[in-house]
Amino acid sequence: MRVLEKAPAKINLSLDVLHKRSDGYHEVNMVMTTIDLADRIELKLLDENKIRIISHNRFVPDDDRNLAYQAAQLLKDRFGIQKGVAITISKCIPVAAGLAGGSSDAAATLRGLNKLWNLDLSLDDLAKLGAEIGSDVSFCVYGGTAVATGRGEKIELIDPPPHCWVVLAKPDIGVSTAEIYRHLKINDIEHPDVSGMVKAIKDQNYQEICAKLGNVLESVTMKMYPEVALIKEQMKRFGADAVLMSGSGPTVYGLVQHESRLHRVYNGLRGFCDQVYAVRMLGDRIALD
Ligand SMILES: C[C@](O)(CO)[C@H](O)COP(=O)(O)OP(=O)(O)OC[C@H]1O[C@@H](n2ccc(N)nc2=O)[C@H](O)[C@@H]1O
Ligand SMILES: Nc1ncnc2c1ncn2[C@@H]1O[C@H](COP(=O)(O)OP(=O)(O)OP(=O)(O)O)[C@@H](O)[C@H]1O
Repeated sequence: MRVLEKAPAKINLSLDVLHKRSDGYHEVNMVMTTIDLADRIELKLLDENKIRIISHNRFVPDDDRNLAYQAAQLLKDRFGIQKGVAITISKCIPVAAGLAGGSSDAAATLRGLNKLWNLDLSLDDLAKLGAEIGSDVSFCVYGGTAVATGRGEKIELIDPPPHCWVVLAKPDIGVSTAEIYRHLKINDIEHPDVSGMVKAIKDQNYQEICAKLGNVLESVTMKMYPEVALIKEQMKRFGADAVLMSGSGPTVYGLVQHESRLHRVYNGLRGFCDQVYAVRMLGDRIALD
């Protein structure tokens, strides 16, 4: 028996940090949404009681460092499962990019094993388990569009934003999320208008969504990696409606409403950057079928 799951990437439309917590994490207030750029996860029952990761991407670990492995191990431990699984990850989301690729693989593994091992857990149960793996995993369990608080694991699902295109450009560097949070100066933060973003989405007001894009980690990553600022400038110059770095970076995305302009932005960026994608905003939550 086998189960296939799609693992979509996320972008942060708004990312604010409120304070540093005593457990070392940062209290965040963010709006996230899934986009139509996804890894594919295939889960197959194994005869032996083992977790095997198969991936042909050299940046993706094939052992217990893999977040999909950790998701399977967590379910095995928590529910005393004596079965094995082969997890094949077909990677399309760039690695260490600020797009939650590993987190989404873990979330898809939780959803898929729930079916393969007949666990009968709800998305809420899976999201709670996901938080034990990483801060972005809970959101990725639901997908769609959400306000995330706490360290990112408290999820309030909201309506999707209006349809538009998202052009993504990833400079040829990987960024450590922990390092970016470490360099954030809490007292120097210019807070984005997160509730304004939520209202703009509720009103389906595309112009206002563009106006409210903001990410407090952007200036931190840009200072360390000037190529991020360069790509942002180029994306604006080629005509994206609004441009922001996602998560801790280094991927920069631009929102584009009209398809006629999409090609100019996409082709323009291709001259600067190897990894450029043009996808649709997804925004709708994932169903447990
Ligand atoms: C930047 C974002 O991607 C925005 O969506 C997330 O905040 C990061 O989510 P993530 O990659 O799933 O993060 P985790 O794997 O939980 O944590 C990685 C490291 O980032 C830092 N971290 C993460 C989340 C958070 N709210 N505060 C933090 O300070 C911690 O040093 C942590 O050790
Ligand atoms: N399934 C996976 N896919 C990709 N990377 C993984 C996976 N599992 C573990 N990793 C490790 O996690 C690191 C971060 O990769 P990932 O692509 O998840 O980062 P990210 O997109 O910046 O995440 P986030 O936006 O949640 O901070 C990689 O360098 C890799 O070693």
